[in-house]
Amino acid sequence: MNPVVTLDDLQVRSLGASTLDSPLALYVDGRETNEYYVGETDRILYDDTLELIAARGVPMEQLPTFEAGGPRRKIFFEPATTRVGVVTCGGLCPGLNDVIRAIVLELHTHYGVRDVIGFQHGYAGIVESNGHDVVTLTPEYVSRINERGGTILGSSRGAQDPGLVVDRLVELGVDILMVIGGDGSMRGAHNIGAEIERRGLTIGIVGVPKTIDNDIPHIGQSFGFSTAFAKAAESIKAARVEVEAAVGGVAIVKVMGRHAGFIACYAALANHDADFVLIPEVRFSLDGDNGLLSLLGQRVQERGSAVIVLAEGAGQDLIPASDRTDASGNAVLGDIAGFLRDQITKDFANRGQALTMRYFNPGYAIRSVPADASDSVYCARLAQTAVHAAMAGRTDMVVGRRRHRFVNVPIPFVTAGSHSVSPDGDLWLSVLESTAQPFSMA
Ligand SMILES: Nc1ncnc2c1ncn2[C@@H]1O[C@H](COP(=O)(O)OP(=O)(O)OP(=O)(O)O)[C@@H](O)[C@H]1O
Ligand SMILES: O=P(O)(O)OC[C@H]1O[C@](O)(CO)[C@@H](O)[C@@H]1O
Repeated sequence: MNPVVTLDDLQVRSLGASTLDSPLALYVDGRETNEYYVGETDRILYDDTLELIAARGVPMEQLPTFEAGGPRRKIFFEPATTRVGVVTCGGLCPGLNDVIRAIVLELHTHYGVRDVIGFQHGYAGIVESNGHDVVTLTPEYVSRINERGGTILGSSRGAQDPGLVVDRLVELGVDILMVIGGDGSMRGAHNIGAEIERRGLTIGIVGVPKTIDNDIPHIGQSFGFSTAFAKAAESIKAARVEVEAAVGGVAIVKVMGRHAGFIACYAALANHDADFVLIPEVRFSLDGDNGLLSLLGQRVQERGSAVIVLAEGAGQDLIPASDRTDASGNAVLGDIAGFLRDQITKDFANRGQALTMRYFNPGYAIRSVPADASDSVYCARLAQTAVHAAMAGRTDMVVGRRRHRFVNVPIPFVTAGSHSVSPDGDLWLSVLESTAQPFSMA
């Protein structure tokens, strides 16, 4: 297997040849190298799952291969004259401010880029007619923002015309747009990139993927997820305390997770206080011997109490589908927690079993906290990787960490599918299989 691959193999778009000397030496895996496109690639990273992959008949050539993240010996943008814009879009997530801070500091300290601006309230803030001022991001301005949750730039959902976004980037002289957002934001970034290409402009678009749901494929664990599930575990612990003090105590702890139950699963595993974990990936029924109601009744009878951890997207097939969408077109989920509370209350009453119902909905409290120490470091490293890629002229890509390696991933890979909990524990294959026709972007 040849670890050296070309940019074409990696499918990372570049704005043009990098010709300027970088202020940083190029190191890949700790050794200096002259190769631009050195591949410690995902083909290599998949080595230890090769047998499994072969068993499923996935040819090696079809496995994704990504460019190693890191500084390049030659860069595309002249630091002294480069203007960088930063925007945060979608729902909050621990670590957004860490990423903003590290982008500014990396640009300033290692590349000498002095001109960094922030757009307020997502893509809406780029389009001038929405009336949001831009913010000048200096090292002083961002120095302690990591201590606060949320994003100092604000965020938003809702469609913006890519043509108007590009008009404003041109008007402001932005050379690189760094987008911190989820899958929707990355679809938006790809469209903006396409409009830039159509006009023949050299504006780079580089993303740092964000989601507390941890459901973006090919990037490894998303930043803030670890902080989020640790915070969720606190609510589960509180629920345990409440139900144990009550007669017939049952608690439902609802956590976020539209399509993926990672927060629910990891928070439940963190300290074993949960009796039932309901996630979108696993269907469950209410009735019958193996239905939730019967099992819950038995559990409370045997142990005196029970805690249910509920991902918001679980059990949607049990309730009428909502036809509502949010401003970005994401489906608004039905109220599974309210439905379960009603059903459990009725069922316990029918059987004459004592019940004290407690309901915890910590969703916003979980995602609005600052990143913990481990996530903070991760955010900083992702941001640095994104800056290296952007200064080298890469575009239409996001950064990720696959099995301890930082990589540059073309946006279409992360928007083509989603990453979800594999109930069989077959994580690698679930990532592969969830990606819709996948590994060639031709
Ligand atoms: N399919 C799409 N094409 C273009 N732009 C999109 C698309 N989907 C979403 N966007 C834009 O990206 C921004 C954020 O999208 P969205 O609200 O879906 O959040 P997200 O980035 O997916 O984050 P979260 O994980 O919190 O939902 C919005 O301004 C939205 O209009
Ligand atoms: O209330 P908001 O801001 O629309 O966000 C809610 C959604 O955002 C997420 O946190 C991320 O997609 C989901 O888990 C959740 O459903």
